[in-house]
Amino acid sequence: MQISSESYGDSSVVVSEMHQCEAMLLLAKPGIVCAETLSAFTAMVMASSQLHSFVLEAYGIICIVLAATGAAMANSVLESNTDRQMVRLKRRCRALEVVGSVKATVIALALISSALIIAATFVNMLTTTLLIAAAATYLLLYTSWLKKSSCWGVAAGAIPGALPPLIGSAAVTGHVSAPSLMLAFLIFVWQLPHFWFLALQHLDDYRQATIPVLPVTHGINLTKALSLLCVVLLTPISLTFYITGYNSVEYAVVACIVGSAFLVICMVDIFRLQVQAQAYHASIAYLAVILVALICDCYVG
Ligand code: HEM
Ligand SMILES: CC(C)=CCC/C(C)=C/CC/C(C)=C/COP(=O)(O)OP(=O)(O)O
Repeated sequence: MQISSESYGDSSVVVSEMHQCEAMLLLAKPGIVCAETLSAFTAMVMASSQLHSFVLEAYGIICIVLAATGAAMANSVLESNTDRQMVRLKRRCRALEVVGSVKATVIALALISSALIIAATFVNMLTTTLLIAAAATYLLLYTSWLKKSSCWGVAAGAIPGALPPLIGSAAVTGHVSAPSLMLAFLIFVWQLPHFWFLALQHLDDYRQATIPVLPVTHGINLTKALSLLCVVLLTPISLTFYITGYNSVEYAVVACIVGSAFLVICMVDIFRLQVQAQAYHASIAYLAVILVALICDCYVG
């Protein structure tokens, strides 16, 4: 970086800064952070639609974004050795070289600490505790231990993935609401096929990095069968919001349509010899539609 700025003058400084920003963004996994934030926001809207909670909502969102970004960056540092062996993660490894492990670690810790300080000072202790639980289960239980030692590590990764709705609810109400628990359960189940579709697609990568994902340890057919089972379960789970009276029949219709569409796409993709990207992309689209439907239903209903 320094060489380029000395050799090419001021304009190259801008270029190197751009590289740093892009690299930081890659390490921070913005797609996952956005989805996590949307799931927390959905729970906030469902827990309390009163205007006076706007400030707590804002603090809650800030805490989730900071903690999830910090956790993602820390994960990128902790996993650099295995990431280096995966074709899918070439750009992330390059990003870590550009930023540097020490700087990335300092930024990650600063982001997580800021989230905890803001939560403890301006929100409440339940939110702070849940944020600590999310960061600890992601970085210690999943990243540093179970991801590399068991194919069921995905269930450990699904814990921090499912916690943001609880964090959102805790931030605006001070407690964990029933709809936030239902949403956390929906996301927990959703994550399994979401990850297995990706693992099926990048099987050679995971084998090369010796990460024991389900299709590597128990075969492709069992993975496909369990993924399909989870996708089938998603529609009844998503309907619990309607059955328990939290959401309208219009929401229930949307949940049935999007659940059926997801299932059809998965079946088409799964019965191919080699799973392609459709089921994985459909998983992201499915969750996005369900979350937006829940939010719209709360505002309209
Ligand atoms: C067990 C838990 C989970 C695992 C193992 C997992 C794994 C992954 C992986 C490996 C990717 C690919 C990232 C990349 O290509 O850089 C991904 C992408 C994604 N995941 Fe997950 N995920 C999990 C949970 C979640 C949760 C809880 C959410 C949201 C609430 C989520 C939302 C997304 C989104 C939106 C993307 C696309 C990101 C992008 O393309 O930038 N994931 N996930
Ligand atoms: C509020 C807070 C601290 C939330 C943390 C939640 C969080 C970032 C959850 C991510 C879930 C997850 C296991 C993602 C990717 O897996 P991976 O790391 O195995 O993906 P990779 O193969 O791309 O590294």
